[in-house]
Amino acid sequence: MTATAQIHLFEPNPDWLAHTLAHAAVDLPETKTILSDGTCISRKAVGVLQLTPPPDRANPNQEALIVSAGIHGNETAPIEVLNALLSELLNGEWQLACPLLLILGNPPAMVAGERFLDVNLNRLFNGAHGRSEYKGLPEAARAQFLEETCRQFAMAHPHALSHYDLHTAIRPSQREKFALYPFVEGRQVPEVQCDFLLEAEVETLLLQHKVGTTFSSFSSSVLRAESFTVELGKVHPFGMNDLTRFEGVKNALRRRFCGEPAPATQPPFDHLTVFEVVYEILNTGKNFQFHIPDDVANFTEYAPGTVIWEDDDTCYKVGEIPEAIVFPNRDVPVGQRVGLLIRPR
Ligand SMILES: O=C(O)CCC(=O)N[C@@H](CCC(=O)O)C(=O)O
Ligand SMILES: [Zn+2]
Repeated sequence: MTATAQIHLFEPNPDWLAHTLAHAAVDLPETKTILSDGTCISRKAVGVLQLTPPPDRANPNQEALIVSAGIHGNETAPIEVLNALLSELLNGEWQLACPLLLILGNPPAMVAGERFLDVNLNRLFNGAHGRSEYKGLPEAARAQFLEETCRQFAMAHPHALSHYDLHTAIRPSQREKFALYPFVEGRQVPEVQCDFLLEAEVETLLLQHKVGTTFSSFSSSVLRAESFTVELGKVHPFGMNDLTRFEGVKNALRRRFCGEPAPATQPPFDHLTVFEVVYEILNTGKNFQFHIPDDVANFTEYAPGTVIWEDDDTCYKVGEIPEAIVFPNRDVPVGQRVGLLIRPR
């Protein structure tokens, strides 16, 4: 069964990742294949697969899932994890219980080993791809396509929808794995999602303070999904990842794909530490100076009074309570995020 499916979908490449890299710049028509157990796999575009279990199969968790990786092309470990999970399914190692959309976000950037080519794909969602400055850019077209594909998936599957957008970070981190929960007015993180993060060995959660233009902000605001950006470690090139560090998320995702019940939380992953974003540092372009060193780790804390950034008009100092930095990156265009300042909740 499985060899036929593999050949039909990814021919002449050995697997989904190889196919995606080999066809990164190509527009392929939608193609479908049915596994011998009745699961339908539709390749909606290069790097985008919609998987539908046969209609008579139970979906015990009554859910639909979107799982994305490679929104940043150089964040390879989560891409390798999704590719390995799909290969297991195609090899008949387990059966799919729930509708699933698997996405490798930016194939041309994956080939180049870069975060992005023209513009950061993860700043183009929630309609930002339509701004005039992004007109004609392939990343804008990809964001629009991904939004539309997710919208159709959400409409076709009126189950509880979750979206996990998997990333790895540029800097080292005092907390290796952490998730960001996009801001939606009045929303609280469901307990079942906290337990899933712990199951995936993600022990830290950051609550965003405003709606953004990330993929997870789009899926939570527009599709009303329970969405998370999940940071799983540090950026490394393909083949250079220690995949043993990603077993937690791999096992947890496989459990959801199979429709198995959630296990009880277990030490040492039994406690989620929650932070909230208190301030988003933007490159103002007005002689903007960022006073955090380039090599500082995520979650490094700064004492009250520390000057974090300044420009012609503003000098931002940490207030009375210490603040920690996440995603420091001075190398971003004017108007974009240079870092997040956070505090424990
Ligand atoms: O390490 C970094 O500086 C960036 C890692 C990364 O790509 N993070 C995401 C977070 C998205 C979110 O805020 O939900 C990003 O910057 O796009
Ligand atoms: Zn990323």
